[in-house]
Amino acid sequence: MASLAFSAKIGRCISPSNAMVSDQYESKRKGLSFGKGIFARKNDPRDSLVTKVATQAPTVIPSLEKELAGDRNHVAWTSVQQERWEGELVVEGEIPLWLNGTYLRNGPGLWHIGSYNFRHLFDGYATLVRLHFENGRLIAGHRQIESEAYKAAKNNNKLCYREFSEVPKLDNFLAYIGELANLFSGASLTDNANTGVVKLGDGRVVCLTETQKGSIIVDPNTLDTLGKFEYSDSLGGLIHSAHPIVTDTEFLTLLPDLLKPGYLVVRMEPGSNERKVIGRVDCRGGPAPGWVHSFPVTEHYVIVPEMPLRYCAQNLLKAEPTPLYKFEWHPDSKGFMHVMCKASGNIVASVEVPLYVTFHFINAYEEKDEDGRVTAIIADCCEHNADTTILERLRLQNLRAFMGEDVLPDARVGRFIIPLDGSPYGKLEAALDPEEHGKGMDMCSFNPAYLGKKYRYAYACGAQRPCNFPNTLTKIDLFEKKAKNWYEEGAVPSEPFFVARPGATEEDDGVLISMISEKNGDGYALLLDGSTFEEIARAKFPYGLPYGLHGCWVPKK
Ligand SMILES: CC(=O)/C=C/C=C(C)/C=C/C1=C(C)CCCC1(C)C
Ligand SMILES: CC(/C=C/C=O)=C\C=C\C=O
Ligand SMILES: [Fe+2]
Repeated sequence: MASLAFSAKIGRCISPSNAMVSDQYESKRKGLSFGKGIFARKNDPRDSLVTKVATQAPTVIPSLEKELAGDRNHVAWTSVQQERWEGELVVEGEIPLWLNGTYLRNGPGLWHIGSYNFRHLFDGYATLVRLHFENGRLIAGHRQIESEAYKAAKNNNKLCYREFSEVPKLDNFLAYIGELANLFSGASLTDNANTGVVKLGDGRVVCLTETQKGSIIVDPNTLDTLGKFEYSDSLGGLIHSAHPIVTDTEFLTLLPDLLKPGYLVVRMEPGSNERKVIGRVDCRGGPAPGWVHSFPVTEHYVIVPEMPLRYCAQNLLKAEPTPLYKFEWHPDSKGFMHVMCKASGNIVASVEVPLYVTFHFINAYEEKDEDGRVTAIIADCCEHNADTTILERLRLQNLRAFMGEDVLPDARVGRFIIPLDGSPYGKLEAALDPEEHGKGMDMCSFNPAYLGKKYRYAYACGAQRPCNFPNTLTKIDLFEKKAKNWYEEGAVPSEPFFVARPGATEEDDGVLISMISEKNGDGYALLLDGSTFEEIARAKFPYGLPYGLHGCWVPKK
């Protein structure tokens, strides 16, 4: 990490390499909304304002539009301006009356401590946004998750835990030795649950990140942080997949083993905090397991990806971020896909596949012959053409510096075909021509009733170029190999989340929910029809929304 200089006057830490960006940001923030950045300084009389909840008309928070109009810092990459807000939104169009429940979206919405700006999109403190739909009305709100990492940063006005790319500054060599011990015990790792949010089969709602300690239970109605989700087993390890597969009957996840490279495949039942091991996959290549941000399942199998972008123990120890952060690209180690039987834990296939880079698997299913025998596994993902550049593109300075150049690396729907006949190789190909979705592809969803089953439609963010980040919503028809795209100039849409209409029989009968950060600094919630992919409603927030990652649906009881 860049060496930090502490300003004696206001007790903030600033990084010389970020100083210019910080200054720009501070001046942007002045006069906006409540006129301060969160953590700006202690004993500021305006501090009391940040925890006020507005339940009246949504105009209570001034919008950022004037200040940011024409500015190159898009509100999507600007920290949320207050800890919490709640209010009813005015709806344009019509919310279907069957849509009753709450959509929650989590993401890293606060990227600074005082005047110190974080580097990477994934570093930000978690902001949970809520859209509560009831009888055609929409109550919205957001709240910061009270992780230990966030509270410590607020109390000490400095970074206290290791985030995705940020590492706390240490005062001396002794502190460095202590820090090494803290790293091995996990004490210095963040619990900033900023990646996603899931509803367990027992109704508990848990925010997650890649560290196991960053599993935090929240109240879906008040967005209160209720406490840590403590895993009661003794499986240990410090990290897990950020995207468990969660259904009403189970919670499946992968625990990478950095010491003896491999993965534990584990399962947890609703009502329990105890994960039980289904089986173990040993890595076939490289010095460490591949990064498993997500993984897919079919009806009977868990698919364990072994990506050539691997965790790197040395990089974990470094104070300065390396080009690939806590990871390393090992093309020589090759890429693999392993298939484990969910019932027995046996590995039924382990194949070498072409090199690949993905954060997000979409879905997977079992391909059968005429006699109903499973011949292959099909697993789809948002694939970045085996190019790790996307991680660098997600640095905040790159996201904020968009000047109209077309710098978003190409991506596609990568389709793995994994034979189950003992062949040593699997295939990876584009499921459709990537031009259909502007060669941008990430942040995906599908109808959850089709989890693990042959499915036709995937929804994701695509690209209308030139752009530096996915800027469209796209509906992919995997049978016809066509896409329908939604685009609005300057908009940064978050992951389109599919909610099925109760009683639906068609796979695409439902709506997509997304939240849009606009070029003029505003933001709105958007509903698209799942079938036509046309807008059916939008509702403007009284303030611009920062970008967010993944969401979940909590149906009305
Ligand atoms: C927001 C997102 O998609 C990913 C967040 C990833 C995080 C916070 C990763 C954190 C990690 C550490 C703090 C140390 C151990 C490695 C690793 C899991 C990458
Ligand atoms: C936002 C993102 C990639 C966008 C690129 O096209 C990845 C997010 C990963 C974590 O959830
Ligand atoms: Fe993710």
